[in-house]
Amino acid sequence: MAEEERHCKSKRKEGLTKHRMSSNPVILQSVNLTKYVLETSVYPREEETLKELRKATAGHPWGFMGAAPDAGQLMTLLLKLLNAKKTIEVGVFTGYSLLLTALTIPDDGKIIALDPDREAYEIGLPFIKKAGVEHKIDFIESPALPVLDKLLEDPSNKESFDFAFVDADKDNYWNYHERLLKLVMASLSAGVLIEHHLPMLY
Ligand SMILES: C[S@@+](CC[C@H](N)C(=O)[O-])C[C@H]1O[C@@H](n2cnc3c(N)ncnc32)[C@H](O)[C@@H]1O
Repeated sequence: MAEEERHCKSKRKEGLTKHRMSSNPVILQSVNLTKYVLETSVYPREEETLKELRKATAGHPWGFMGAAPDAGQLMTLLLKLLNAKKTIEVGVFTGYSLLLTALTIPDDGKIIALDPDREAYEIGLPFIKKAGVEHKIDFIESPALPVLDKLLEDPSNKESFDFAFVDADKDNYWNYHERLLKLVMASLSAGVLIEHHLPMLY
């Protein structure tokens, strides 16, 4: 199957998964309760450029793929607890999780961000620039696997990342898992690997 075709197939699958997620709340089993939590706790804490990026993404035909702000705030908490400085993200889309990571890590922190879809990244880029965090981001327009393999060829990259976030094509999660485990620090207190929506595989 051609790479582009595979990419589209993965996007359609992503869409179905997210649609199921949004119509079937998993943790809070009530739409009204979810709305209440978002309005009283999550949105008031959401940084302004993140809010703007989320609203710009809502107009995109695949806008539902954007990371949810409540999940984002949990991720911010983990990044802070770890004092994460060097991170890697697989699956950027318009960059909600990327921007929140860039806002959270220190000024000299670095994020390697991998996605074959530059067009979507460019929707979020003005908000990344407005937030003044573009210098922390190395966006690589590519499917993630070859880049992860390339990173692993250099021994200095092994166990050098504090944090990895995967939110991409589910068929490759095991491949990402194997490689990222080698790139993220071995100690549980030093490194975290998060695989978004992993349970939806089963
Ligand atoms: C659910 S979206 C990511 C959402 C994003 N984390 C956010 O905060 O809005 C999934 C992304 O995975 C990307 N993707 C699909 N196949 C990929 C691959 N092989 N390598 C890297 N990214 C891929 C898609 O282009 C899409 O942008």
